[in-house]
Amino acid sequence: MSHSWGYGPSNGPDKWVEGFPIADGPRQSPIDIVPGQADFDSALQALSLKYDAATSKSIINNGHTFQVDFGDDSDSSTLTGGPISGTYRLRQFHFHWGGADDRGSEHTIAGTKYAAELHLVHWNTKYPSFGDAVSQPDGLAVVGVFLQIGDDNSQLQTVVDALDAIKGKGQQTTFENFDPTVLLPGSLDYWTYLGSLTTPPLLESVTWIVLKEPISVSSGQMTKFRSLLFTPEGDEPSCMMDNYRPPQPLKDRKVRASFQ
Ligand SMILES: O=C(O)Cc1ccc(OCc2ccccc2)cc1
Ligand SMILES: [Zn+2]
Repeated sequence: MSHSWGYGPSNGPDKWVEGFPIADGPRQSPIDIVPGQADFDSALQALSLKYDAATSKSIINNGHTFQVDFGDDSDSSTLTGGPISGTYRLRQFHFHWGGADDRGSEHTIAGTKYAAELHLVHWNTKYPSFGDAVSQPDGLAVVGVFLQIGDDNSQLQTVVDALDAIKGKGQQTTFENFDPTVLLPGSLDYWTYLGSLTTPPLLESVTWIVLKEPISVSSGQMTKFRSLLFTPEGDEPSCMMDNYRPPQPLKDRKVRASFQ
């Protein structure tokens, strides 16, 4: 792809296959999750998410989303249990959202779209680094959390308040002492399946763990997400919204449920 990928008519999800042929691969993400077709697996363990607020470092606008990066040189913030074996370290979290409250999530539930989706990205410590893990079939585990329009989410407000400082692509600022546990819903019931990054390079290295229970976000908070720019300050401004990939073919995969 001569120009860089994005979410517009000329460089969006339908065009990614030109630069990244794996876009048509056997285990692409996201998918539409149909609860009635998911298999309850009693062998699935409970998720164990243990995060240390001291590992949060910075928040950045990378031109595709905004992302909070974590220090990952020790096992301070980890994911264990669930469908995975071993220990995965938290690397970053980011969101995908729509241009209106009726769309924005990447995974859908029997066709239902949520307003946004949070991705908590973890990498398998059997590999030396995130960069090594990202190309391995068991390299990453991403916890997906749906955001449903409702009351203001006071826990999310800390993140929302930081967005003014990173309006343009490439801007970042410190973002310390944040424990992402506060962004999790009450229930950790989940669906799980083998998939991929949902952005280029679309590597098929992700064990997806999608929580059944959404968290709330208000319409006003979503408006602030949409005030970010895909473009650097000074360029013709393009508001950051609809930065989601639509569901991809399930192909030869089963979705398992941790709950009945
Ligand atoms: O959460 C998702 O959308 C999946 C996802 C997970 C990790 C990710 O990292 C970006 C990245 C990929 C390869 C190399 C460097 C950075 C990009 C997407
Ligand atoms: Zn994502």
